[in-house]
Amino acid sequence: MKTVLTIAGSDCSGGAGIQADLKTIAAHGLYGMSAITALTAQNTTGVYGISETTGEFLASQLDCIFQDIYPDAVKIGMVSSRELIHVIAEKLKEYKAKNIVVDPVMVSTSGSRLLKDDAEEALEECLFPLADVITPNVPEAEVLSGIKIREREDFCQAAKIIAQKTAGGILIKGGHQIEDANDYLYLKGEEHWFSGRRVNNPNTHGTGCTLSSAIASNLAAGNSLPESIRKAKEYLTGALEDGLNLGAGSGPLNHMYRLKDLL
Ligand SMILES: Nc1ncnc2c1ncn2[C@@H]1O[C@H](COP(=O)(O)OP(=O)(O)O)[C@@H](O)[C@H]1O
Ligand SMILES: Cc1ncc(COP(=O)(O)O)c(N)n1
Repeated sequence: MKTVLTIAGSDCSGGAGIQADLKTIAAHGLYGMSAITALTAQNTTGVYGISETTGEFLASQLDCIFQDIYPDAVKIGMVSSRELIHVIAEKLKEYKAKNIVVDPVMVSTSGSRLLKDDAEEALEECLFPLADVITPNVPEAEVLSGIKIREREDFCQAAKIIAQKTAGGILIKGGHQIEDANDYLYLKGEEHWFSGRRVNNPNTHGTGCTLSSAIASNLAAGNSLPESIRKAKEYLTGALEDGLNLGAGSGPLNHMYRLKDLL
């Protein structure tokens, strides 16, 4: 069985972070493992607390995983501090990790900052060079490139600037656009657009986590990067279209929508 590791924060309400990743990996029929960077106290209405793990303990989790069940792909989500980013980069190099998806989580859907100021630079310097693909949303791509993204051409221009930091692909997600949900991949000088059906559902807690772990799952299964993104987007759109409505705020997706017939 193919295996996928997620290195991310825990969302106790189950909609984003580690919990969304493990549900996504399981829904793809793969074996999921997790190294937790932080506990968060959050729900659909907001993030109310963050308790980070130590660098030493994160290193220990990664040693346990890589020395026993080697992952076929690795997804990295919320890593809020410089120290933890350095630990991850060192361990990924030490164990020659492959199929690395970096989701540069900066701000939650509910508006809370999930990355300390000094960590942004470390993310770009230490993790981007190791990534097979990085998956910023539009606001994150604006921060990383320093330009505003409004028109189609802006996606390309921003990606080219971010590409100076990585040899992998740059997937700029269009979920924050008003009219459509098209995502843009810049990969080794080539452009790919992935057109998405915009779903009229305000419950989008965890869409970014779900997409990146679905991409990692598809890479682990042996798909090319563009094919992995196409399949991941199809999975995500279905989970959103299912119309689950939990909690008082922006609710989670239904990861098990393809299994409904079993019940
Ligand atoms: N309302 C929506 N309808 C369809 N797809 C969406 C919608 N909102 C987000 N997406 C898709 O979800 C994925 C994650 O995008 P986005 O929400 O922009 O990321 P993040 O959670 O990091 O902010 C992308 O593939 C995006 O196109
Ligand atoms: C632990 C954790 N990781 C990531 C996110 C971002 O997810 P989203 O932007 O979909 O709220 C989150 N809210 N919590």
